[in-house]
Formats: sequence, C-alpha cells, structure tokens
Amino acid sequence: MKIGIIGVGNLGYSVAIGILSEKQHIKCKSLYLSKRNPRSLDNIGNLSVVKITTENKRLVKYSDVIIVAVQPAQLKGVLEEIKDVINPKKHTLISVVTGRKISDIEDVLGNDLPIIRCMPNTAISVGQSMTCISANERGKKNVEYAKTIFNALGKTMCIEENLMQAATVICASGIAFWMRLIRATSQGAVQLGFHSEEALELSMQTCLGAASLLIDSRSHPEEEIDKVTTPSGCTIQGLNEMEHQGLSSSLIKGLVTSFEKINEI
Ligand SMILES: NC(=O)C1=CN([C@@H]2O[C@H](COP(=O)(O)OP(=O)(O)OC[C@H]3O[C@@H](n4cnc5c(N)ncnc54)[C@H](OP(=O)(O)O)[C@@H]3O)[C@@H](O)[C@H]2O)C=CC1
Ligand SMILES: O=C(O)[C@@H]1CCC=N1
Repeated sequence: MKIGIIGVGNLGYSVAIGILSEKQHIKCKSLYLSKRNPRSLDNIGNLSVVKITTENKRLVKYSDVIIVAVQPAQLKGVLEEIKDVINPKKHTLISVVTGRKISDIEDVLGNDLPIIRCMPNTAISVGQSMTCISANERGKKNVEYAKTIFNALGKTMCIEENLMQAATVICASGIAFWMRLIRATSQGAVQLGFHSEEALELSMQTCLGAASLLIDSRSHPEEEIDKVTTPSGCTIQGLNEMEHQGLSSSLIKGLVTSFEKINEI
C-alpha cells in the first residue's frame, strides 16, 4: 500500500507512528506525510519509506490510500485543493475528521470515490486503538484497506455512520476520559502515602488489569465487581461513596455533553 496522510498533528502523527511500527500486515511501500509546517516531522523524515511534503496534490499523486486528519474546519479547503487530482479508480479516501459526514466529502469529491470514515484514537501509536469504520456505497468494496491498517494497530468495529458521533466520544475522546481517571486514582494514591511515580504505576497496571479481565473472560463488569466487594468490606464502602458523589452519573453526563458539542464543531 502507498499511504498518504494529510494533516500530521496529534492524531495523524499517532497514525503515522503506528503504521511505521507495524511491519507484518500493512506492508506500507511509501508513507507520504503532509502538513503546512513540516519541521515537527524532522525526527521521522530520514526513514526511507517516509516522504514529507507541504503539497497535498503531490501526496495524492503518489498515494493509493489517503488518510485525511485535519481539523473539521480545515477539511473543505483540503478537499477543494485535491479534487482535481483525485482518481476514483485509483484512490481510497479515509477521513478521521470529527463531525464531518461521508456526504460532506461526497459533496466535494463525488460519490464515485471510495470514501471510508474512521474514528481511531491516539493509542494507535502503540497498536491499541479502538477504531470504528463506516463507508459509502463505493467504499464498501475497499473497506478491507481500512481494516488492514486499523486491525494491525488495534481493534476495529464496522458501524452504521449514524453511530460515528457516539463512537467519537466513547473511543476517541475516551482516551482523555480514561487518562483523567487514571490521574485521579494516582492522586488518591499519593494522598494515601505513595510517591507519585509509584502511584501512577499502581493506577496504570490496575486499569490494564481491569480491562484485561473483561477482555479475557468476557464477563460483565458487575460480575467482576462482585468478586472484589467483600461483604462489609472496604471496596463496597468506597464504591458506594463514589456513587453517592455521582460517579456513574457524572461520567454519563460528560459523555452526553461531548456528544452534543460535536453538533457545533
Ligand atoms: N486528537 C485525537 O485524539 C483525535 C482527533 N480526531 C480528529 O482528527 C483530526 C485531527 O485532529 P488533531 O490531530 O487532534 O488536530 P491537530 O491540530 O493536532 O492536527 C491537524 C493537522 O493538520 C495540519 N493541517 C492543517 N491544514 C492543513 C492543510 N491544508 N494541508 C495539510 N495539513 C494541514 C496541521 O499542521 P500544520 O499546521 O503544520 O499544517 C496539523 O498537523 C480532527 O478532525 C479531529 O477531530 C479524531 C479522533 C481522535
Ligand atoms: O476533541 C476533539 O474534538 C477530537 C475528537 C475526538 C478526540 N479529539
């Protein structure tokens, strides 16, 4: 695959690092990267597979799969810029842009082009993204390209496009939400006597353990909670206090607020 990424910021860079780190499945012949100020890519610019440019048209010319990772307000300008060099028989366009529908892209590039909308997260740089995928009619045949890339860099789920906004909040913003929970539990650990580095390690590994328990056993979170909450013990006491303070409720309200904000982006 000849892959190009237009917009190599926080997410585009994570995707690039993921692609460069994975050698087995993606088989990336060349990775074209484009941004307006490319100095921040100096550290990967000397890799033989990587080509850096400021010209999006050039990137399109030398790529088969084009990943667009610019901010929502920048998308239309980028599409207008590349529309003359896009060839529906050659190219597949993958957009990871939040809040922009496949139909918004079709309005500029037409519906002959295979268009795939994906929502990965920054854990893609360590091969642990949860990526949701949907495609236009023409893109359904090429969805395997997206699956090959994103399955090699975590897990994928094909979803209806009308769920993409929810997937954005749960999976993409979700990285920030989980980070804050890890940070908060480590702050608690410091208050209870650990040094901050020890506290963070305790929190991270416990978080990984909790997710691994569910992934490996396919059990329900409440089943695992039941195994930890000794009758009259400390866990249920703490858990109930967290719920009295609105833990689940505040998390759900936060998710819904993020979801609604996407309508304004
Ligand atoms: N960050 C995240 O965790 C996630 C982000 N997303 C979505 O991905 C997109 C990118 O987000 P994020 O990486 O955070 O944003 P950033 O602002 O970090 O990255 C945007 C990048 O686009 C580049 N850019 C802007 N205009 C152009 C242009 N005309 N041609 C080429 N490159 C251009 C910018 O670089 P320069 O200024 O140098 O050109 C910058 O590197 C957004 O739509 C976001 O909603 C989706 C899931 C997760
Ligand atoms: O915060 C944002 O708008 C983007 C979309 C999901 C993650 N970052």
